[in-house]
Amino acid sequence: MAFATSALVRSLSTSASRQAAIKHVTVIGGGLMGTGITQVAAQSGHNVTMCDVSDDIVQKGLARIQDSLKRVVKKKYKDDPTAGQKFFDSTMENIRIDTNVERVAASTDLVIEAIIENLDIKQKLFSSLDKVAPQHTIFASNTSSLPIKDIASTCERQDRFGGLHFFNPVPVMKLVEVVRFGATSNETFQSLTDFGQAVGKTTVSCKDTPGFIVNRLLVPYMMEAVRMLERGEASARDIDTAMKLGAGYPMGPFELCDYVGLDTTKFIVQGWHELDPDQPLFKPSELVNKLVAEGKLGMKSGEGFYSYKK
Ligand SMILES: C[C@H](O)CC(=O)SCCNC(=O)CCNC(=O)[C@H](O)C(C)(C)COP(=O)(O)OP(=O)(O)OC[C@H]1O[C@@H](n2cnc3c(N)ncnc32)[C@H](O)[C@@H]1OP(=O)(O)O
Ligand SMILES: NC(=O)c1ccc[n+]([C@@H]2O[C@H](COP(=O)([O-])OP(=O)(O)OC[C@H]3O[C@@H](n4cnc5c(N)ncnc54)[C@H](O)[C@@H]3O)[C@@H](O)[C@H]2O)c1
Repeated sequence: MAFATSALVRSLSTSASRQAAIKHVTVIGGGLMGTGITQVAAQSGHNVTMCDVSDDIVQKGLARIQDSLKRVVKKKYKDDPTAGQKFFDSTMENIRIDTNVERVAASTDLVIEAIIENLDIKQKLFSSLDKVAPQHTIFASNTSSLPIKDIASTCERQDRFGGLHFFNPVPVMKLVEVVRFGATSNETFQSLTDFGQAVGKTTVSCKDTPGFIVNRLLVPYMMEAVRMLERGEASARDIDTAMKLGAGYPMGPFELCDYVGLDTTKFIVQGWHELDPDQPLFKPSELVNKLVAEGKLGMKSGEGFYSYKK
């Protein structure tokens, strides 16, 4: 028993010292995912700087965080509005916004990238950050589908690179996939796992395979629903109703495509198709490509398979 207790204390203090190392987090991308990751990191006491390409975007991102945080406060502090206001204020005090990623990364412990799902752009970003970030800084990508190994390939710090895959909406979804590739060190993997747990999520680990666990199963399902629609077998509304009421999913596949973003869905499928052109599950959809070309990206643009215009 004494051994078990001292082992527990040792393991807690090791874990605490690893977590203590990650005090300042830089989140790059102030869109759907970047705002959610910023929020949960700030809620759990980290100092976070959220970066994007323009003032307008980071300001809009900040407003989205405030709206989402109000929902969390309403639920968590329904009987104690004073404590709720304190939680709201202290969380917002932990957040900074910026448009100069190099400046921010020069003094950060962890960079989490949540920008557009494009390998070239992600590689360029990390390559420039690698030159300015301190030695100890860990880099992580929130990519949905791209190999972490490829994103890391332009960086020297291969051992301090991994995947941290959050789910949308980040404040609500309880999972983070922690992804390691061949070069990711055990310390980095452990720090990323500790960080995922420190922000209140359950972590699962996964090798660097296309789509990790969730998307490798979920995206082919969503695309199969789109192919059913394209074949004229059922309407989007009926397929959604069927999967919600018949399979117990909180959203039907078309609602989920709109929620994730049709651009992101398209990039995921396109990337996998290029890796494995003979795999029918990864076949791109003309309908999704058409909607994206028309600027119908789902909820975030006001229209996708459904219209969200008020
Ligand atoms: C592609 C990527 O790589 C990977 C992915 O992310 S795949 C996508 C994964 N996500 C999913 O599958 C989401 C599926 N959908 C759902 O779970 C639910 O529809 C949903 C949680 C989004 C919304 O739930 P729903 O009951 O329809 O709506 P709503 O009542 O507004 O929200 C439920 C609760 O979540 C809270 N909530 C919803 N969105 C929120 C947000 N952005 N911030 C804070 N709280 C939020 C609400 O306040 C509400 O709290 P309550 O239960 O105390 O009232
Ligand atoms: N949407 C989802 O459900 C979901 C879930 C998990 C993971 N992801 C992944 O997270 C990432 C972001 O997805 P999202 O849905 O938040 O996209 P989004 O389109 O909502 O936001 C992306 C943001 O990145 C910004 N950006 C683009 N290039 C940049 C750069 N060089 N520097 C700084 N900011 C830049 C854009 O201005 C935009 O605000 C993608 O890799 C996506 O695959 C998405």
